[in-house]
Amino acid sequence: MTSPIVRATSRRRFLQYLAASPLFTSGALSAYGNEAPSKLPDPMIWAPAGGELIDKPKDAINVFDFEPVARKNVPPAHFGYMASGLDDEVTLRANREGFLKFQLLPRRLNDVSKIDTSVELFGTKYDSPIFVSPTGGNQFFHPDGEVAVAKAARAGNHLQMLSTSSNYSVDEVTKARGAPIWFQLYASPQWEVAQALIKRADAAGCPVLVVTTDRVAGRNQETLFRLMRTDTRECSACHDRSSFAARSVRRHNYDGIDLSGVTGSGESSNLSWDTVKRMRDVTRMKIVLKGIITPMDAELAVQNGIDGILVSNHGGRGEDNGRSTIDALPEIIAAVKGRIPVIVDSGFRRGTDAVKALAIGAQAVGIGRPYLWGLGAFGEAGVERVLEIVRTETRAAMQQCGVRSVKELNPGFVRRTA
Ligand SMILES: Cc1cc2nc3c(=O)[nH]c(=O)nc-3n(C[C@H](O)[C@H](O)[C@H](O)COP(=O)(O)O)c2cc1C
Ligand SMILES: O=C(O)C(=O)c1ccccc1
Repeated sequence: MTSPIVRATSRRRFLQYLAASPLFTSGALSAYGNEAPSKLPDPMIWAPAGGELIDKPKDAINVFDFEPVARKNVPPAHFGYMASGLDDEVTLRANREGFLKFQLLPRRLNDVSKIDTSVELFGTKYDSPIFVSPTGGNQFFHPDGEVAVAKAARAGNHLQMLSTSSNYSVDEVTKARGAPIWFQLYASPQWEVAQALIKRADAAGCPVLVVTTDRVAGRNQETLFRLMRTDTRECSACHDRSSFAARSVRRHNYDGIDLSGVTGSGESSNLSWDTVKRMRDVTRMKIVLKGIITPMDAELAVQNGIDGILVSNHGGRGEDNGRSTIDALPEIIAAVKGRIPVIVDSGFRRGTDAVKALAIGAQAVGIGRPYLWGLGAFGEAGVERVLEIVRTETRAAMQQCGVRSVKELNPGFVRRTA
């Protein structure tokens, strides 16, 4: 373990390094400006740097320790794809800063020597309320990609969601996880493609279809685009140039569909409540809408027979100048009134972050980038350690609050200050 003095020194050195780096001087990461972070340290400059990089997963003190190691290992454009928010990255920062508005109200003198951190979602029990949010292209970070993530999720019995844009197929990942996974759907603008993917997920035994609703336009991922300028590799092996829909269908081994004429990118601008109704008609899988961020849409989801909501702003990658998900959560919980489960992601890094959301009323909490840092840093072992850290912190935060199960958490354990 590094001493606090070494950490402080290395952090100062890293700040100096960043200030001098082309990242700052070229205006990349512009939202962070050339000044020291305000309230919360930026995730990119929180962990020790340089000589203090951890060299094995077990040395990590928190999940941020994996980020600079991933940054060192992963080619710049691939790192930029992961780290990027969009535009000024206001939503990205809001996700972390949002947690500061909520304070814990712990209760004392409850025996918490034995606690149960498990949750049940649609009849399946998971040992932890932390789930793996879907992220595309995990081989950009490690050759074992989503299979490594699945094995790590299996070790802690976490729910895993698999992206439409994964590098491994839904069958391969289900096998590695050793239990059914949830399939995230990017509904292609072509209904036949969406339908083919739904059938594929159904056949792979996925109990839940997670329909992503918050990516309907192109986006300006500035951090990605700037890091691409420093990354001159010929990258066609990682970036299959065929259409998004064709890639997705091929990846999940669906060979029963004619792909000629299938074009377009992942953004389906034509996605509507009608599309979701059509999905409802062709599958028995539960449908969870990912990207709901207002109580109005939460109410519409219930009215449209949706089975669950994943409150998300896509980790600050949907639209800029949005609010944090922890900010949106109380209104959404109030609108849903327990009629369907509500789960949440975006910006969760600490056990206390998770406990705040669980107390407000979410049934589970997803993480995205932290497990990708683990993957990029050390492959499967890195993901496993990231999940272990978040699990351990969540367990400790529950104990400190005086609760013995996730069900015992309620809004009385958290206070909104702003
Ligand atoms: C590199 C990357 C790729 C992602 N790919 C997808 C995707 O394919 N489908 C999707 O619904 N969400 C995707 N997301 C969003 C995540 O599911 C999740 O909402 C987000 O990462 C949570 O925020 P966090 O990274 O701050 O934990 C992606 C996020 C990242 C960082
Ligand atoms: O980058 C993303 O956030 C994302 O959702 C995505 C979309 C298409 C392919 C891979 C990931």
